[in-house]
Formats: sequence, structure tokens, C-alpha cells
Amino acid sequence: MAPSRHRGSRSVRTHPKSLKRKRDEDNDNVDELCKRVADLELRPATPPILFAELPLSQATQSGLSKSHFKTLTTIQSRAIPAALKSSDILGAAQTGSGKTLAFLIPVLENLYRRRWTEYDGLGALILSPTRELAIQIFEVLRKVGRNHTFSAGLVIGGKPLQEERERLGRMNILVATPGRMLQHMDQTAELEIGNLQMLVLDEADRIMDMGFQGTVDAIMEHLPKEQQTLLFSATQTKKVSDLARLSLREPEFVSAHEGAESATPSTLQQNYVVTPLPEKLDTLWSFIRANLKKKILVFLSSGKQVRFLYEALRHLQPGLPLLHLHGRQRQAARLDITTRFSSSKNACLLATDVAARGLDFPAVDWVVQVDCPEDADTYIHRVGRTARYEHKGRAVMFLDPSEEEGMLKALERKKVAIEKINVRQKKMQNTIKNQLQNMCFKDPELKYLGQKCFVSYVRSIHIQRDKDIFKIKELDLESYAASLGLPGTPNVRFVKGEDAKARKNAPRQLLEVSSGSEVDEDARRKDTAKPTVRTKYDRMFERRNQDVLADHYKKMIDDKEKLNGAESDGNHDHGTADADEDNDFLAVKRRFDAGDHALGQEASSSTGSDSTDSENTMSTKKPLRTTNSNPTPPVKKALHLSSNTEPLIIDSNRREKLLKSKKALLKYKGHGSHLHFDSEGLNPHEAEYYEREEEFRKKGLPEQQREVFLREERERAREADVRDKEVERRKRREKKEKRKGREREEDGHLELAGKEGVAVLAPYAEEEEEEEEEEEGGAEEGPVLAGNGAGREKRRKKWFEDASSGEEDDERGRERQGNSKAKRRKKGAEANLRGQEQEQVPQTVEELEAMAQGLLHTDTNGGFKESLVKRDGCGGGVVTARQAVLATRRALGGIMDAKPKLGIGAFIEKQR
Ligand SMILES: Nc1ncnc2c1ncn2[C@@H]1O[C@H](COP(=O)(O)OP(=O)(O)OP(=O)(O)O)[C@@H](O)[C@H]1O
Repeated sequence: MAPSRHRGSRSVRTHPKSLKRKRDEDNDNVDELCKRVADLELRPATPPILFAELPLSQATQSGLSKSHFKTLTTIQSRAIPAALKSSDILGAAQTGSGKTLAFLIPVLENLYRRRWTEYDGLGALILSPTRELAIQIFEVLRKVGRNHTFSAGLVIGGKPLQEERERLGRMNILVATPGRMLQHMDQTAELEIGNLQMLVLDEADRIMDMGFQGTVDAIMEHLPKEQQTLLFSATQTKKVSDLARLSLREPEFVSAHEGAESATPSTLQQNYVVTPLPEKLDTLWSFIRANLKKKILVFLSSGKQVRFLYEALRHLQPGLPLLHLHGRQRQAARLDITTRFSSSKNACLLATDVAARGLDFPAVDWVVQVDCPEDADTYIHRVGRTARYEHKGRAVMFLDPSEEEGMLKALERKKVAIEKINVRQKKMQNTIKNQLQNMCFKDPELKYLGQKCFVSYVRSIHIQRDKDIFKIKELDLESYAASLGLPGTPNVRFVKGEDAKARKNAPRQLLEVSSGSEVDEDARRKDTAKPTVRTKYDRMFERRNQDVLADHYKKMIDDKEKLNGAESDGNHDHGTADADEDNDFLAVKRRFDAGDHALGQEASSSTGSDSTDSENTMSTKKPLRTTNSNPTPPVKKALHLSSNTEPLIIDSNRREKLLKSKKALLKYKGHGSHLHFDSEGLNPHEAEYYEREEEFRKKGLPEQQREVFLREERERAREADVRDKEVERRKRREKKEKRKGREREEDGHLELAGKEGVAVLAPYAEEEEEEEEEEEGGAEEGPVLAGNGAGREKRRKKWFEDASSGEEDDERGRERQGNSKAKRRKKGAEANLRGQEQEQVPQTVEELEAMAQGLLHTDTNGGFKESLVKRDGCGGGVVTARQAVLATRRALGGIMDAKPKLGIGAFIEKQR
């Protein structure tokens, strides 16, 4: 099978012989290539230097030279020969050393030599951990593979599934993120994956690690048993368990930096500065201000930090374009930002580790790691965004004193040479702390972002695995919160939790001592921290911790009280608005709303209270929140949580506390109903297939039920599979036939553009899309025509029974309306009629006569008479059989002369 000509390519007339000659030439070329690859050494003593030396197809060679790739990098010269020979590869090389081409070239070549066409299904699957990287790989593939005829697709989240689904069936090469790929493997019937030849994992260690574990295992279950597997990363996994998961067959370990002194590029200068956590922002600010003409990539550990810093620095206007990138942004925004940063000369991009791996931003001057990376591998990838492919670059990491020792050891183990430097105090700008505090004070949104930033930072430290580096207890969190401009240190539950646990386990005396010392410590801090000149902000910060959730909660309760009061005054809206406003920027556990409403519907019979009581309860101004200082039990209330459970009686402080916890209330609410939404998140409906446990148990042992269920499901899936495959096969057959027809036509008339017959590899090119749509429209015409056929069937009956009515109606309608729409419709109807009747065209005079006779026989209701008379232009009156036959003969004479194949419909038209 020679590679098929791309539909979107230009075409000119060619002689069928020259096409055949071209096909023969192609076949010869492929055979020649196969021989050269077979002769290639797996580990050549003198690795190839130029791409031209490799046994690559003409299409790849020209794609490479058009993209200005001439010489191979080290990893390419080692990995490509082995991959061409179909070995499994474990490739490791420094960042920016050209690993992408090291796997893309074998993908193109191996499929080319196997004469892969669009009818062979998916030939190669390339997985990437992030969408940005997938897009980048896809772009390189388009560039290098521009002269191949494969169809390639990009499968990443952030696009409607359906849009991707429609195209997947046609793809030979897919670049995908694991999650989205699995979704398609599970749900897209058109995806033909059983023929897969190559699987590539870029940033393999990341894809194989915990985050993607389940997804990758599930993907592997969908893949055929054997295919060539290529793994690439700057920090390669060699874990036997990982390799076993991918079923690698005696992989070739190809490393370009095994003997190198450093795991990072030699053109990269790496430093770190020790900056206590509370001073990090000031240091970053000073750094940015000192490098306004540079392109800087700043790494932070979470999206919330990125958001806050971006907003805060933007307000401070550093003097260079600021951008931010994190995983929570919409795909379009992410793309826009990466493009803008790529094309800008000087800018500062604040990013999470979503930008740490693989991204090839041109000419980044500085990589700044404000937050310590989670491990040495992440460090290597982050700094790898600069100093790419023989360019120079610089990287600096900010370390808290508590992180220094652990991180340095981790880097040493990975052969990363890093040097300590100090910040020049002269160059340090004024602290931005006061400005941030000012901004947070004025702008609650910013303060809210700051609080989230703080919590997410603390959490990120808390969950780090390497406790030699990340020691949460040694961080000065209070000062850090102040440095973010926050009026207090937000409560972080898990940090408190640790304390509580420690305190619980501590001996009583120690506890007393420590609690005493804590109080002293607090008092001492208050004394020493008192500034000499007190501004309004100082006074503000001296107030009690404003953002502790309990306080905010208190405020809400107060609001609620007000609301209750206001309600009785008939001023409901005002109170609600206040409560909502606060909700916007502080996350508080909501109070149970339904309970509040139900509080008024008091008086269950069991309590014996009457309706007057309930009104009293409703209007009582007693706060729901009770403290130990208020020992009086609350007024008795009954709360109807759900229609089919007993009301909950609130008659003690403990019971009342329940109202604060949604979770605790759950057990009084009975079974909830399980709502399902359709794939667009609309149309909630009750799930029908859940049943109560008792009913389930009645049907037999769970194991047996499971067996039966699995058997049935397997059978159902098998049948569905057969059906899907049948549909798929039919579609392909139709397509093939169509294509053959087209090719036959072209063989006769057309010539290919030049002698290349090339097409752009990109499958999303608009022209192709349009063509495809047209083609699909054509294919869909089948059933549409069948539908018309049915309609025509009806019309035909009318014609025989009451030949004129339909036509007449149309005629009258046309006259009445006189508009072009009706004309068009009429034309269409006639064309349909013509088309349909062509199938039953009487071919001989005898047949026509017989038909005329038949028509006359059906003339009991006069339909034919009228129509024939009218159409024949004979005027009114009855037509005899003889006349009809004569008219038919007359007409036939004319028709047979002009268009021997036309039928009755045409005849009618001609007569008219
Ligand atoms: N043979 C080559 N000749 C010239 N430039 C090349 C060659 N191969 C790759 N490059 C360029 O080197 C840069 C880095 O390549 P690539 O992104 O493939 O690196 P990488 O090893 O995958 O990096 P990372 O580990 O960060 O993913 C790219 O800009 C690419 O265009």
C-alpha cells in the first residue's frame, strides 16, 4: 500500500501511467529504505552526525531541512538508529537537548516503512503529561512531518469531547494527555487502536509516577499486547516496576548525560540565595525590578500563590509585562499566555509546575524558583526552561534557611552543581510589605486571595514527602502571612491538628508549663512588637485575628439575628444582602439554611408545643450560637429535615451545635436522592438503577449477583462491540469505494501536483475539515435520500390515484405565493420525482403502453384524466383510452429521441 494522496492537496491532470510509475517508485523507495535500516548498526561505533546520513524517507528529510535541522544532537544520534530498528528505548538526556525529534522521527519513519494509511487506524500514540507540552510536540510533528501523508491529531482536554471524537477514527498519529486519551479509549467507538505500532511517553518518569498511575495502567489495558515503546525524559525512570507496567522488551538504555559531570546543561549557571520565607516576596520584587529587560520565568508551588502574586505585583506595576500560568485557567487562556511569553522579549511569567517540563520557550534569561521544588528532578526540569540547545541561561533558587541543607544534599545526589550567592543589600528595593498590607486592607478580594495563597503554601509544605527539606515547624508562618499583606495568620487546620495531637500526648505538667509559656510568649511578643509610631494599619492588625473562621462565623450569626429581627420588621432583603457580601471572600461552613426556615415551622406534636409557641420561637432573638458562658438550654424547637423522617428536636446546647455541621445533620436527613446530569451538565434526573440495600440483598448473595451482572454486561458489551465494529467497517468500506471511484476518475483525467503528491500532515487544516464535512454530508445523504424515497413513495401513489392533486396544489401554491422559495421547493420535488421514477422508466414502447393502460384502469376517480388532459393541453373533457395511448406514443417519440432514459416525470414536463 503506497501512502494515499491527501485529499486537501492540489491536483492537476496526470496520465494514469505516470501515476503507476510513481507508485512503483514509492514502493522501490520503501524497499530500499527497509534494506538500509536492516543494515543499520544498533549502536554505531561512529554515530551519525547529519540527518542526511540516516536512512530516512524523502518526506522526512525534506521536512527536517525545511525546519532547518541539519545535525543531530547526541541523544538523537544514539536513539534514532535504535528506534528505527524497532527497539524499545529508554532515553535520558539533559533538558533542551532535542529529545522530541529523537522520538518523532522514528514515529514517522516506522509508519512510513510499514506503508501506513488512514485505513490502518492508529499507528502511534504519544503521551505527554501536560496540555502545553502536547501542543508543542504536535507543532514539531506538523513541522517535521509536513511532507508525509499521515493524519495526526491532538487529544487534550479543554475542548468538546464530541469535536475530537469525530476526527479520531481517521488518525494515524495521536499526541495526547493521558486522562483525555483514556476517556476516548473508553467512550469513542471510532477509535481503532488494536493496530497500534508505537507508544511514546515523553517525560516518562512524570507519566509513570503516582499522579498518572491509574490512568496509565488503564490505557495499557486498551493497547495491544505488543508495540514498540519509547520513553524519554531528562530524569529517566529505570524502575523495574515501571518498565514491567509498560511491558518493555529488552529496552535500549540511551543516555546522553550518563558520563556527563552534571545532569543539567553546561551552559546553565545555577545559584541559590538563602532568603527567610517572610522575605521572599521582597527579594523577588527586587529581583524583578533589577531585571526589567530580561525574560524571567518564576516558579511557585501552587496555582493560588500564582494568582495572588500576579494580582499583587500587577498592582505594584513592576515595569515589565507580567503573565501568569496555572492549571486552573481555561485552555484558551493558557494557550494565549504561553504564546505571548514565547514571543515576548522581556516579560515575567509566574507559573506553577505546569510549565516545568518540556516547554520550549525561546530565549528565557532567568528561571527563578521562589518556592523550593519538591525534589531534585523537579529542580532539573524547572531550570531546564532556560539554557536550551546550546544557549546560555541562568537560574536562581530562593531557599528558606530550614530548606538549605536538605535541598543541597538532594541536588548533589543528582549531580547538580549549584553555587550560593548573596543578595546585594544595596540593590534591595524597599520592602513591599506595607504596600501589600495597604492593598489587602482596601481590597477584600486581594486579601482573600492572599489568605488562600497562604493556606495553599502551608499545605504544599505539609504534604511534601521529603521531610529533610520541608520542615513546617521551622517556618515563620506568622511573619510570612504579614509579608503577604494579611492582617493576621489564617488558621490552617492541619497545622493546628498536629499541635493538638502533640498536646494530647504530652504529660499534664508539661502541658501546663507549655501553655503557660505560650501565654507568656504571646504577652512578650505583644510588648516587644509594639511599634513606636502606630499607624491606623498597625491598630488594625492589633485587633483580634480578623480572618479566623470562627469570628467570621460569629458575624454571620449576628447577621442572622439581625435578619430574624429584620424579617419581623418586614425588612428581609437587606439582611440577606449583607450575609451574601461576606460570603464572597471568606470561606465559612454554611449554616444549615433549610433548618433556619424550618425553625419557624415549629411544634411537632411530640413536643406538645402549640402554634403560639412556634411563633414565639421564630421571633426569639436568642442567638443560635451558644457558649459555655450561657448555660441556659435553648428554647425547644423541632426541625423538619426531610418529609419522611421524624423532626429533630433541638432542646440542648449539644443538639443546637448540630445545626452548625452539615455533616452531622446528614444522619437525620434520611436517604438523599441521587441526581444524574447529562454530559453537558443539564437535565438533572433521578438515577433509576440504584436500589435500596434490603431490596438488593433479597435478590441473593452479592457475589452471585455480581457474577450475573458481569456476565450480562460482558454479553452486552460484546454485542455492542460487534455492532460498533460492523458500523465502522461499513463506513470504511463506503469511504474506500468512494475513494476508489475518485481515484479511477482521477486516473483518467487528473494529474498530481508536480510529482510529489504531498499533503500537509495536519488533520485540522480547515480546507480538509471542510472537505471532510462535505464528504460526510454526502455519506449522510444515503439515509436522507431513503427518507425522501419514502416521501416519494407517497407522492407516487397520489400521482397514480389522483395524478394532478399534488402537482396542482403546488401549482396553485406557486401562483398564489409567487415567491422563489416555493419555486425552489417545487423544483426539488420534481427533481425527486424524476429521480425516483427513473428507476421505473418504461424502456420500451410496449412497457409505456402497458403503463398508460394501467393508468387508464386506475382512472375510476378521474385523476389521470384530468392530469393528462391538463398537461397535454387538450382542454377539458374526458380522455379515452385510445387518446391516452396515442398521447403516450406521441410523447414517447419525442422522449426517445431526446433522452431515451427519461421517464414519466420528464414526459410530463416536456408536455408542459
Ligand atoms: N538537531 C537539532 N538541531 C538544532 N536544533 C535542535 C535539534 N534538535 C532539537 N533542537 C532544538 O532544541 C530545542 C530543544 O529541543 P526539545 O524541546 O526537543 O528538547 P528536550 O530534550 O525535549 O527538552 P526537555 O527535556 O526540556 O523536554 C528546541 O528548540 C529544538 O528546536
